[in-house]
Amino acid sequence: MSVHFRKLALIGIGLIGSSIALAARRQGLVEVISIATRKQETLDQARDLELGDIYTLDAAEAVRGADLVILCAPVGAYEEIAKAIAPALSPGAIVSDVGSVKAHVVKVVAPHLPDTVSFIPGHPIAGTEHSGPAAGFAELFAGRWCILTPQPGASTADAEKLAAFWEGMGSNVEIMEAAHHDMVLAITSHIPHLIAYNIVGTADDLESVTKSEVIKFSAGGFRDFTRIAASDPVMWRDVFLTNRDAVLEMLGRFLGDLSVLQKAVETGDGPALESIFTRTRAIRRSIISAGQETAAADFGRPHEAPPAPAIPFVREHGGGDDA
Ligand SMILES: NC(=O)c1ccc[n+]([C@@H]2O[C@H](COP(=O)([O-])OP(=O)(O)OC[C@H]3O[C@@H](n4cnc5c(N)ncnc54)[C@H](O)[C@@H]3O)[C@@H](O)[C@H]2O)c1
Ligand SMILES: O=C(O)C(=O)C[C@]1(C(=O)O)C=C[C@@H](O)C=C1
Repeated sequence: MSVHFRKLALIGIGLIGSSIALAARRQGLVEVISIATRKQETLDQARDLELGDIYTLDAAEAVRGADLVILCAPVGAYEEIAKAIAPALSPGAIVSDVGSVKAHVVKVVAPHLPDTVSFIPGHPIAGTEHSGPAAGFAELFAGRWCILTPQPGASTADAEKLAAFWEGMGSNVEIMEAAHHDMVLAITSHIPHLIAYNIVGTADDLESVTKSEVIKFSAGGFRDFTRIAASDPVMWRDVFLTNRDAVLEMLGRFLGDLSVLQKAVETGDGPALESIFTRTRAIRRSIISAGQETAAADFGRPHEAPPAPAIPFVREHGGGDDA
């Protein structure tokens, strides 16, 4: 399906917003890109990077006349943004987002939207630990999943059009219920981030191991944790505040399994340890053979099996400065 939007409005222009701007422009999916953000400094940065055509601090002004609006701010800001843009939305527009949680987004955004628009929340399962407008790159979504959660009132044609937009940027699209999305992402993304934040904090607190030893010897597994633990604090604060139930459910299971491992270590139960590690190795191998491991996730490091992107993207750089 060929897809073309007349005016794309991006509310928030950090890693994800700027990557959409670059990818949509490069793939010819939009005519005009209007960008709204909260701070003048970020807006100026976006203008210097030539990410769009219209720049404003007024989200309502940005969405006026837009046929596609994508919220790209931390989810904690969504309700305020939804209230601000609602009166200015054009009838027939598609309103979407990229937030890492979905049920909360539906709960705080849907009540404010007029029923003349199609509300189709989304979530690209792609990112890095960098943030801000300079961190974006056009290839971020290539070969990665984007989950869409169309809401009642959104037409099938609009859902297909939004899916084609993401496919145009190289993504594979899956439709899902918002609550199910939150369960899946709690275990595949939110808990791993919580673990990374925790282990790096624990290492930093150790008295018997010096900070320089932590830095010096963190070439392997710990280094991977430090990358994840460098992710944006505001974005992740909002994820844990807004996906509380699913995170607590998965955290309970995780802690139960961790205590099984603790017991096996305590009792020197070799067969139990080996059996668990054999099972997890097989999972890693099946992820690799399914082509889920991408260059974006392993930024700048060799990786085993890069998937063939849906479109021939070339990765050019490894993310800008955090903003
Ligand atoms: N970083 C990732 O790996 C990743 C991946 C997928 C989805 N997401 C989701 O994408 C969204 C954006 O994340 P990001 O990584 O691009 O963050 P980011 O920090 O790089 O950018 C967020 C942007 O939102 C702006 N902003 C904040 N409050 C605002 C407001 N009230 N009005 C307008 N703009 C506002 C900020 O100024 C900034 O430009 C989040 O909801 C996050 O959950 C992030
Ligand atoms: O690769 C990373 O840096 C990410 O953390 C990306 C990641 C993830 O957990 O996979 C982070 C948050 C998102 O909502 C989607 C993707």
